[in-house]
Amino acid sequence: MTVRAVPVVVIGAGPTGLAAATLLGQYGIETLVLDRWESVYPLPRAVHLDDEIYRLLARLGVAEEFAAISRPAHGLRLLDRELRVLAEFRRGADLGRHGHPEANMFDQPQLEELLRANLERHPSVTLRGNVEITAIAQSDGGPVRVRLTDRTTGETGTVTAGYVLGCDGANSLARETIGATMQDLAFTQRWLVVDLATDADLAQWEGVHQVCDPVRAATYMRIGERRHRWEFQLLSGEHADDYRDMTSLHPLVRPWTGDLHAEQLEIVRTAEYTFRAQIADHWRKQRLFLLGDAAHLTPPFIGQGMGAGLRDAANLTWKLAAVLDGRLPEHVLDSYEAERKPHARSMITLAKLVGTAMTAGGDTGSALRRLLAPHLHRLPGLSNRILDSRTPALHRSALVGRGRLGLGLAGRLCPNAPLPDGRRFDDLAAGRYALVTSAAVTPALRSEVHDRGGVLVTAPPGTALHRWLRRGHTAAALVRPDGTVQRTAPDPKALCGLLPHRAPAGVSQGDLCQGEAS
Ligand SMILES: O=C(O)/C=C/c1cccc(O)c1
Repeated sequence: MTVRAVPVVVIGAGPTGLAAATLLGQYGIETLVLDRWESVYPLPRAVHLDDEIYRLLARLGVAEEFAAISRPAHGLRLLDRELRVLAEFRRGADLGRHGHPEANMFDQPQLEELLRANLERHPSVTLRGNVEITAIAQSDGGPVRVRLTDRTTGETGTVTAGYVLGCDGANSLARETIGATMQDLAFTQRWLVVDLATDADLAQWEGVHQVCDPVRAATYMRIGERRHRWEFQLLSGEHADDYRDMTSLHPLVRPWTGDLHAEQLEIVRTAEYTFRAQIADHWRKQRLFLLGDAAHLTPPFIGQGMGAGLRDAANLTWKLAAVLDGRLPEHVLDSYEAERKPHARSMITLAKLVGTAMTAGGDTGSALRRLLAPHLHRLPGLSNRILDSRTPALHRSALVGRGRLGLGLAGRLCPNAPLPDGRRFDDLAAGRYALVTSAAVTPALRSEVHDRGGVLVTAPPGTALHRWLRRGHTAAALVRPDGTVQRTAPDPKALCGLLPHRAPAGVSQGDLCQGEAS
């Protein structure tokens, strides 16, 4: 097998790997994606993404296609075992802070199909399926060598890569290679996941139903025109095999399917999952990075598993592109783990909290839930994520700076706000650095931002961005290509110098992957 050397190899063509490869393709970085399967893995898995992730899908170029295969959901309800509402957290279907509905249901294989089709628009990216990665090796400072075997012909070969992104899932070889271990965050539960299809109208509230029941907690949500997802906590001694047909499943789903006969319900998939909370102790060694399930695993109770991997991809790829182009120094790549790990950990903690609220405490727990549910919005973390659907700010790093008054807007996403000309912020920023300011702008500042490959976004009074800056007690914000605020300042001129320079002549991605292919 003859294989060439490439600047970046992405291992794994799930949503994380496909997102990473698409973003690298948008920067024109030559990228090889390697996957075990020839085509999309057909079984349903993730079913929900939020408006931050929808915004990222728009950046990938698939917002319209995603709208056609998804349905906005109304939010999250905590219910007691009689399905009485204990608490409700509404999500807007209108275009909020990020310009998209706040909760969206979909079928993962359909999303992967459209991400794969979209990848073909990027000539610098090649996707190669049906290959088994057998070894990954890196010597100090040198390129990474990826050994692979064609699963059909048995032919073997080696790819030499400047950087490798390990998007290779929970049983990651990339993780093993860098000697990382998963830290257990103390949550393990066995659940039955059931996907059914029906032409009948179940006439249920179209959001996520979380049944709090220490005996058998459950989740229900409609995920498509005909498709519905249930999850049931398995009792000790029970297995998915006990629920392979509609006769055994019917008693579980009847609270939602009511008078429907078993014949009106078609089983798409039943599977047993062990929900875990884990995070890798380190996410990088030299030129090899971990992303997605290779770096973190979360219970699904706030629907944030897949989104975490896409956030990883968005965080790392623009930095990698800038390093490969010589616009940023290599050490900024350490900011990937510094920023993403605490964020992933805090989302996992929140998922655990919801899971525990659903399952803990016996009858006393149920009584407590009834008492406490109306006050849940007062819990820190819950109030941000569950109530107003914001995720935490990124921690301080080489690329998230602290201003005089603390972090302020830094580390938060700039809203994808409407602009006076009818476009939105992301249309204008388009994957570049943006300097957003409500202060007066000189032609010299404008041309310096432009010369450095960035875009200047003015925020006149009365606009959403003006209000956002004012709430953040600042007049200027430097927004990174992934939409995160790097730093704020009262004077935009103070931020301009932080924009990376264009690549100096002679420095190119090729310099980082000199090595022979075999
Ligand atoms: O908080 C939300 O809007 C959605 C939560 C969610 C989504 C999917 C699956 C879940 O168990 C929860």
